[in-house]
Amino acid sequence: MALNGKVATESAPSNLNEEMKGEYRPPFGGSDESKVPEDFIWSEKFEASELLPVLDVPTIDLEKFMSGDKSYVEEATRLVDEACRQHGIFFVVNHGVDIEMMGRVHDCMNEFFTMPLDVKQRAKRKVGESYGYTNSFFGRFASNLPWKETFSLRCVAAQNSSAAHDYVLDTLGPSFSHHGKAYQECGIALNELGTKIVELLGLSLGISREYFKNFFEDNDSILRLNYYPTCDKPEVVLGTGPHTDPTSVTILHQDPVSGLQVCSNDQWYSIPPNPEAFVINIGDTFTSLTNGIYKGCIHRAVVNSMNARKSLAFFLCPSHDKVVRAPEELVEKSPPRKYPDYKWPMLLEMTQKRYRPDCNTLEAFKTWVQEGKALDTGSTITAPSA
Ligand SMILES: C=C1C[C@]23C[C@H]1CC[C@H]2[C@]1(C)CCC[C@@](C)(C(=O)O)[C@H]1[C@@H]3C(=O)O
Ligand SMILES: O=C(O)CCC(=O)C(=O)O
Ligand SMILES: [Fe+2]
Repeated sequence: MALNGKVATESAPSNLNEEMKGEYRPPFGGSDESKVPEDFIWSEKFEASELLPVLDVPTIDLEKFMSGDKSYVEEATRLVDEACRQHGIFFVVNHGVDIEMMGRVHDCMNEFFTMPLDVKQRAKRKVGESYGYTNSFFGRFASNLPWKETFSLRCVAAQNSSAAHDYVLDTLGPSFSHHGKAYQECGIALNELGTKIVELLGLSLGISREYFKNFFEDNDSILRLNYYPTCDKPEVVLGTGPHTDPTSVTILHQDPVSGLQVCSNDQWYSIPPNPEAFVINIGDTFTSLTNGIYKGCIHRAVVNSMNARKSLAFFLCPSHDKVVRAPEELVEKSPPRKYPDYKWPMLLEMTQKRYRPDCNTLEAFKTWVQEGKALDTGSTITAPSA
């Protein structure tokens, strides 16, 4: 199975006229609803089946873990360690996030994504930026377009930051204030959950509980709302192609419609939805923080012909001035040092402007840095040292 191919160019597709760029096209409003436009069709090597074996993923009871029960802490850290070395994904339950609040967020998502295009476009994400609304990315990628719409918001750790709410008000207007409040509340809750997750990860790696808690204390994260419309030919498209998240740790909430799939040992598996649980994925930045000990989770999302699907991802990201560098203890466990030191905006910039995130983003980033390309941007970067 080919997983590592770079799947699209970064330039705008040449077969689109200016009017089409940024517009929503069939089956999202065109005349022939049953015909999938060519630039949404993924080649056979990416063939997406809905019927796959279910991956055996550990479920961690966070309340029990936080209570400090010694034998449970040992069991939870062992399970997480095993999962993150193997495929980079696990579930958490009893996580302290109010599920009714998540329900309100999903209601807002339903309301938002079913609004007319011109309303959603008020929050249009500009090429090269990380926040706002976008559909299909056809101003950004030339082929293998994702069958989805997304709305991304900035979530900074400071409790009093109202970045998400302010953004919704500024772009969509006061009639969306309840959306802004719901997304803001959700971002704060997922930030708190993120703190518990990185404590768990610190312990499972055999370093202190505080190490990553301190590192991500002032995180500058992204809350992303994903909406996957139905498709008459779901087997030829992908909601999201195979990739690892370039971010550090992803907290994902799925609605009851299935679609998430994960690759482990070159084999694709499904991850059934459980709205009571959160899915935790390791991303590239956490892989570099562990010197490669924890694997970035290779995943994708398929769509179906019956039900539109929603998911919500909180991408935990370091603050923009933090240097991403694995601690010596972890380098000693798995020498030599494998990644250059960098700041998150460098990797973000590469994925927004120069490289489409796929299963190979971190290696591409390493090469990009080693070739000195990253130096053009003015950010600090240093070569890896053993
Ligand atoms: C910083 C980010 C870029 C993406 C959103 C967040 C974290 C995950 C990235 C993404 C989801 C990886 C798959 C491809 C992508 C283009 C997408 O399908 O949305 C990526 C996001 C993006 O670049 O907008
Ligand atoms: O929708 C999903 O289940 C996965 C979404 C995803 O991978 C992403 O937003 O990065
Ligand atoms: Fe992802």
